[in-house]
Amino acid sequence: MKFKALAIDIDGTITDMDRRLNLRAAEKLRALDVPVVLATGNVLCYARAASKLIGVCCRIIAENGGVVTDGFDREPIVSDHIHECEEAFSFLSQVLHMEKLDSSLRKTEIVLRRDFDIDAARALLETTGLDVEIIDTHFAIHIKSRKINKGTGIAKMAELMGLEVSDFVAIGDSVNDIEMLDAAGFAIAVGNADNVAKGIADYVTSTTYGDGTAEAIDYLLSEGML
Ligand SMILES: O=C(O)COP(=O)(O)O
Ligand SMILES: [Mg+2]
Repeated sequence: MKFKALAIDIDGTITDMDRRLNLRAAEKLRALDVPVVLATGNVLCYARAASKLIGVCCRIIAENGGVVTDGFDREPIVSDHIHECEEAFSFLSQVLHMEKLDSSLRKTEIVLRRDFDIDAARALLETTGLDVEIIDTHFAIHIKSRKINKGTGIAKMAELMGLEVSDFVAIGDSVNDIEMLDAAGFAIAVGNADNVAKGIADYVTSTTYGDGTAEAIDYLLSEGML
């Protein structure tokens, strides 16, 4: 089966564990004939700059699906779930010390410094009835709406591009990629991915991080899938 687009995670999938870009993966992405969508938990301006520098500008799913844009100078579609996340943050921070990161740039969810007890925070959150979750991608801890994820993001992007979600191959590494991997027509997890991401993937690379993505692209091209 030939797919029409590729949606790919950033941290841990085209970078190493220190978030340094894998140049081989970047070159292979740039050389593809199909559109490449960057799908990330990072904020829009970060992902936009990354897509420009990689040379796959500028279809972006940012903030774990909260922000979606299909062009460099397009107004992004921004979900309005920040209020629930703020409510959760105010409740939790009465009990636990919590510090927001990059909050002036983040429009739809909250990222926290890794210096609090996540299990305690999750247990407290359960008592609120808010439709909000705390996820840890290994790169950042997010308070986010359960209604928004990279799966809803890829659905929105498919609509903007006039494609079906099943037209996409998706590649990722972590819990925040699950819904996107689940929705895509073909799902790939890089070798360093969480077991839950590997579990739903159609293909798991033998190599890790950006080398895994380079391997995945070689595989897709050799099978005539892209
Ligand atoms: O923002 C994060 O937590 C991780 O970013 P990613 O989705 O690009 O891996
Ligand atoms: Mg990742």
